[in-house]
Amino acid sequence: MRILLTNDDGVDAPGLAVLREIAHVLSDDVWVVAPAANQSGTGHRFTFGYEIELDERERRVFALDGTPADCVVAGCTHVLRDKKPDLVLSGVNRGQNLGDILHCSGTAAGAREGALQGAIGIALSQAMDYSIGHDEIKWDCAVAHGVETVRAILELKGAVDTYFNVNFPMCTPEQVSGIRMVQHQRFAHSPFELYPSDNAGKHFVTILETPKPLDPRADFHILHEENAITVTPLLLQQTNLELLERFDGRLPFNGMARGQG
Ligand SMILES: Nc1nc2c(ncn2[C@@H]2O[C@H](COP(=O)(O)O)[C@@H](O)[C@H]2O)c(=O)[nH]1
Repeated sequence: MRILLTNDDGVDAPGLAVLREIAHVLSDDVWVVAPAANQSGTGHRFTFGYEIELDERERRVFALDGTPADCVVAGCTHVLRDKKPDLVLSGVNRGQNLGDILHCSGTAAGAREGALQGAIGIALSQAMDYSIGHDEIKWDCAVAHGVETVRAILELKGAVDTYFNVNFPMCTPEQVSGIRMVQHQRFAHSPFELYPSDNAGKHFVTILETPKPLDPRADFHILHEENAITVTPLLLQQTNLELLERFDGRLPFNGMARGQG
């Protein structure tokens, strides 16, 4: 099985080293194309209109001065053009990626682009307490359970048009209660907000802390309250097919151009 690895914390990030350990248990055909610098929060952005440089750091390890989505495109259509990857793993992210926050996640975008390129795409994030900062993160659960979790997803049959978002809990590996397939937490309002900096007229975009109550069936609750590894199957097809079917794809139309009749 050919595996392409990427992330959004950057090619030198500790989480990518964890991911390489996981991938090398699964296969000996492992390649890395990862951003040269931190791209956290870039979502599925591509670097259109600017030259990007691909730098071969070591055998089968490349750094790209672009986004995670750029990296997966570079991996699938350039570095591995002779034989595209069967599996794209993105992460292991420094911090959880849950709920509607997923829309800004570069880690999720790496997996999503992998699925769009025809591979199985899996994003993996290691939960941490964001209030105490990135230096306190422990990778134990991702290290201990990463291989088993990816293998469990690879065993799923019929997961078409789908990519996966995996989060490892902050507990010890021994405390992990299981691998749970869950829905992502929808918020009543966007978790993103602008807040003023100390400099007049300047602001920051920030992520609001998680509104309560949490849906007991969703990723936030099951990861943090039940110490489970969460796996969320996400569709590439973003159309509300139920609504489309309900209205038979037709909207009222009287045929009169504006100003006529
Ligand atoms: N303060 C919080 N920050 C969060 C939370 N969930 C995610 N994040 C941040 O967003 C990025 C987006 O993901 P990435 O895959 O692009 O890195 C993530 O790394 C965190 O920095 C949260 O619940 N609270």
